[in-house]
Parts: sequence; structure tokens; C-alpha cells
Amino acid sequence: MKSCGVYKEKILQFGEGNFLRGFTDWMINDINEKDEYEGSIVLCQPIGNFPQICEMINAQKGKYHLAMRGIENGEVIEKVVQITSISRCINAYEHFEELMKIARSEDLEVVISNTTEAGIVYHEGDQLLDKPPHSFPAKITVLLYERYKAFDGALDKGLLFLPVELIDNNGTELKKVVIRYATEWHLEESFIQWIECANKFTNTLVDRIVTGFPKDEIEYFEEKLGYRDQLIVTSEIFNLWVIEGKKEWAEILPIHKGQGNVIWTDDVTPYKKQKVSILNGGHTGTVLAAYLAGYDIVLDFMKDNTFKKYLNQLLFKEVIPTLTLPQEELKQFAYDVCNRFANPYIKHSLLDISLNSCAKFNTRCLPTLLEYVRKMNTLPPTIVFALAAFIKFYQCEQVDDKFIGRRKDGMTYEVRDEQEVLKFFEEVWKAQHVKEVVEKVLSNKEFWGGEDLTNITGLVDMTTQYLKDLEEKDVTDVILTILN
Ligand SMILES: NC(=O)c1ccc[n+]([C@@H]2O[C@H](COP(=O)([O-])OP(=O)(O)OC[C@H]3O[C@@H](n4cnc5c(N)ncnc54)[C@H](O)[C@@H]3O)[C@@H](O)[C@H]2O)c1
Ligand SMILES: O=P(O)(O)OC[C@@H](O)[C@@H](O)[C@H](O)[C@H](O)CO
Repeated sequence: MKSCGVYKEKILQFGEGNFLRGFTDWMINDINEKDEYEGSIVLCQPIGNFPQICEMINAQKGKYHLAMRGIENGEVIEKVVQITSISRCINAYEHFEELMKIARSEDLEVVISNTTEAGIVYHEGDQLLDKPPHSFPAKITVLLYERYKAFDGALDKGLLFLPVELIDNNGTELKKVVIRYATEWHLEESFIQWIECANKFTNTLVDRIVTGFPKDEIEYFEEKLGYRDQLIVTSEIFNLWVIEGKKEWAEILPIHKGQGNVIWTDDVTPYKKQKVSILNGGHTGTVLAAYLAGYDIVLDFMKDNTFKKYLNQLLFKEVIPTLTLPQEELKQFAYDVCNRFANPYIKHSLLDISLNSCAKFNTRCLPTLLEYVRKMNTLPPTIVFALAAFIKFYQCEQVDDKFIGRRKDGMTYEVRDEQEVLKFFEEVWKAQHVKEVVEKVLSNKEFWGGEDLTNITGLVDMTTQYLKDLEEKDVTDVILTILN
């Protein structure tokens, strides 16, 4: 293996956050180490907000450690590896000319991105001559146009795009917005054809819990490493990257030849459905009730037998029967998810996961509820209880610019969601009767993809009953009544 400094910069990565550094950059580091690849990554900060991270990355010459920890076959595992796959970090605003130089580079082959769920969007007013334009897809359009001109539209100079943003069809969406900019900016038709023919946009799904900088354990790592790594990232051991694209594209970046669990497929949809319904649905279906019960992190409620049984019932009795992948595969995935939630090293904050729970309940839990009703002709009690816990968690009042909820132990917490959602819940909770609150929430079609959930037989009554129970009893006592 050569040292990273001599590898060509074949990859441009938009995003310098914890997730990419604990996932993709580790996979690329691994294939470099195994001599299956010889390439390094230039990080580009897509927004100007955190310049100090860029400086920190460059101060450490792109090097940092990843600590992967968990339980495997009953054994405690801690793997700490040094990541050397990053050559440098630039910022799209401060180093725009450098970004254009990379766009013109013969060496560049791959673009990876994680710009959060907010990144792949069209932003009105972005222009070709902005340095750079505001939105991420507009930056990509400028970059591609620069490359197109530099190589005179050569078909072998297109790029492989591997976006990991957690939205449906991330690659297709990115390409759509890029073409919209190219069209609105009146760029040549031949450029638009080049985007289509020479570039490869994949849809991908990622799965790994990356918990970032271990601020509570930094002394432990400092002693282990012999110095303070300001960029160390912690994560679980589990990892999965499913990429929808032509099999031969895998050879451009052969991460499947390393330790990373990478699947190239024709259709990412079933994997996505499995992950969103079981893992993310498992989170959203439990964390709000667990927080109301007095817990603060996932690991703590996983030590409570009542909650463990509740999660089991949710996943095995209600979610899995609604999914179409082979049942044994689904059960294994759900079993692994329960173990991942119980990972003693992962301190995943319930309030962090609670962010934007209104949209999360709609995408992660409601499809299960609807499919269960359609298939079984009856209501799934655990998911209905989770719905009641969501409504209870969102009982809040505005204090200055925050919306504050209060749990039974007197602890106050911030409910974090879109302003309109929070204002709606503050207003709704002024109703005289719990049933009225439930009716108003379930009939708000804006939350539920245009559906009025009060039309589902028995849903208002069952949710109301659980909500009343949550007002009067301990959360775990209410859960005990729904376990079978
Ligand atoms: N941490 C995890 O376990 C995990 C697992 C899977 C997916 N994800 C997803 O990855 C995303 C980032 O997570 P992270 O842990 O790296 O967070 P982070 O805060 O460390 O990094 C956020 C990154 O997103 C960029 N960004 C933020 N807003 C943007 C915008 N509007 N446009 C363009 N770029 C923007 C920032 O520059 C930064 O690179 C989240 O959306 C999360 O859902 C996280
Ligand atoms: O990151 P969010 O806020 O979209 O969701 C919280 C968790 O459900 C999520 O981060 C999972 O841990 C992750 O999706 C695992 O791959």
C-alpha cells in the first residue's frame, strides 16, 4: 500500500460530516489498504457554516480514527482504524476556483455526497455564474458544465455519482434537478445529452449508526492512541450500502472488495422498505414513548424488559407481516436491529431521533399501519399506541422561539419540528377532550400524505383510549396492556 499522499484524487465528496467519515471514507480506506484501489478523496464542504471542521481536517492532513464498537457472537469488539483516504478538505465558497480545477481534472471519476435530506432540492434564483450557486444540485451543474467544456464533451469523462442522502431515489432526483438547471440556464442541448449519456447516477441506501465524536470518552481514546485526535468518529460495526446501478460500474470504485458490506442491485426499493420500516420505524415507533417513560438514550430502554417486548411485538408481529421480502430475511434483519439498538457502546439520544417525528411517523410507521389494516382487517395495537405516544410527546407550548413539552417526572424537553407542525400541536392540545385532539391530528391530511386517518375504522377510538391511558398511567403500565 502506498501512503495516501501519492494517490491520485479520484473522488470528490460533498459533505465532511460524521456519517461519511465513519462510512464511505472508511470503505475507501479499506480497499486502498487491500491494494484493490489507488485513489484519495477530496472533501468539499457544501455549505459555509462550519469552516472550522475544514481547517481541522487539513490540520490533521486528512487523517483521523474510526472506532467501530459492538457485540459480535456474544463478544465485545472494538476496532480502531486510522483513516488515510482523505487528501484534503476545501469549501465550495472559499475555494471555488479550486473546486473548478478539480472539475477539470483527468483523475476525477466519482462524486459522493451526503447533504442531508435538505440538500437535493431546487433553489430558485441559482445562476451558472454564481461562485458557487446556493443549492447542491446547482453546484453539481456548474461542476459538470466546467468538466464538459474542459473535455469537449468526451463521453469517457463523465462521473459516477453515489449520493447517500436519505431520500427516495436520491440519484434520480439529483440528476432531475441538475437537468432542470441546465435547461433553465439555456445551456447547450449537447451538454444535457452529455449529462444523460456520459454520467452514471445511482440510487443508494446506507445503513450504519454513526455517533460521531466521543466527547465523554475522549480521555480513553487519547490514552489508547497516544494523542488527541480531534476528528475521531465512533460508530457501530454493522454497515450496509446498497447501490442501484449497472454491475460493471462497481469496478470504478470496487468497495465490494473490501470489508464494507456493499450490494450492487437492479432495484434498491425492497432494501429501502426493509430498512425504513424495521430500523427507522423501530426507532420512531419506540423512542417517543421511551422518552415519556423517563429514558434518554436507546440503550437504556433496551434494558427494560417491557420495552424490549414492545419493540419485538412491533417488529415481528406488526411490521414484518406487512412486508413482501422473504420472511426469514426480514426476521434476521429485525433480530439484528434489536441487537444494534442494544449495543452497549452506542449512546443514541432519543431527543436526537425525535427530530421531525411528524414526517418520520408518516414515512416510517404509517405505511405499516395502513398495510396491516388492509391485510388483516384489524388495527395493529402497538403502532396505534406509538401514534398515541407521538401525539402525547407533541403536547407543547411555545416559550420564546422554542416549543416545550413536559414529561411526567417534571423534565421539560424541546419538541423539534417544522414551525407549522409545532404551532398546530400547541393549538390542538387546547381542546377540551382528548378525542377532539386525536380527531384533529388524524384528520390533518397535510401530515398523512393527503389521507384522512379518521376514516380508518376504530382508529380514533383506539388512539383516544391509549392517549387517555398515557395521561393517567405510567407508560410501561399502558404498554403491558397491549403486549400479547
Ligand atoms: N449518523 C448516522 O447514524 C446516520 C446514518 C445514516 C444516515 N445519516 C444521515 O446523514 C446525514 C448527516 O449526518 P451526519 O451524522 O454526518 O451529520 P453531521 O452534522 O456530522 O454532517 C452534516 C453534513 O451535511 C451537510 N449539510 C447540512 N445541511 C446541508 C444543506 N442544506 N445542504 C448541503 N449540505 C448540508 C454539512 O455540510 C455536513 O457535511 C443526516 O441527514 C442523517 O439522516 C446519518
Ligand atoms: O438520522 P435521522 O434523524 O433521519 O433518523 C434517526 C435514526 O433513525 C437514524 O439516524 C438511524 O440510526 C440510521 O438511519 C441508521 O442507518
